[in-house]
Amino acid sequence: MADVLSNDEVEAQLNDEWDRDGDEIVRVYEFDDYLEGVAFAAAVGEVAEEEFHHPEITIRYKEVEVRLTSHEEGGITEKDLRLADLFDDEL
Ligand SMILES: C[C@H](O)[C@H](O)[C@H]1CNC2=NC(N)=NC(=O)C2=N1
Repeated sequence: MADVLSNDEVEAQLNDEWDRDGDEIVRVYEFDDYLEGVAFAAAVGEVAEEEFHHPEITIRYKEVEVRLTSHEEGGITEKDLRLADLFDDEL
């Protein structure tokens, strides 16, 4: 079971594209059209299933919001930071 990271650890490791929101990290990805965002959300879902660590994904017109937290641990862990990097590789 991964440990919940301290505020300093999250701050130090979170890549610039992501923000912290309480016990979650969040990024809003923007796209040129709706279906591009839908396809991206599906790719994120595939990675999440492979890693068995699942984000909250909100698909909006020309944007997709992805939120990550480690529910079992009750906060942000290395798993969340790792998934964020993997999702960014899908771009
Ligand atoms: C039983 C528990 O739901 C599973 O072990 C996995 C599934 N996906 C998960 N995803 C996230 N974000 N946090 C979890 O704690 C988590 N747990």
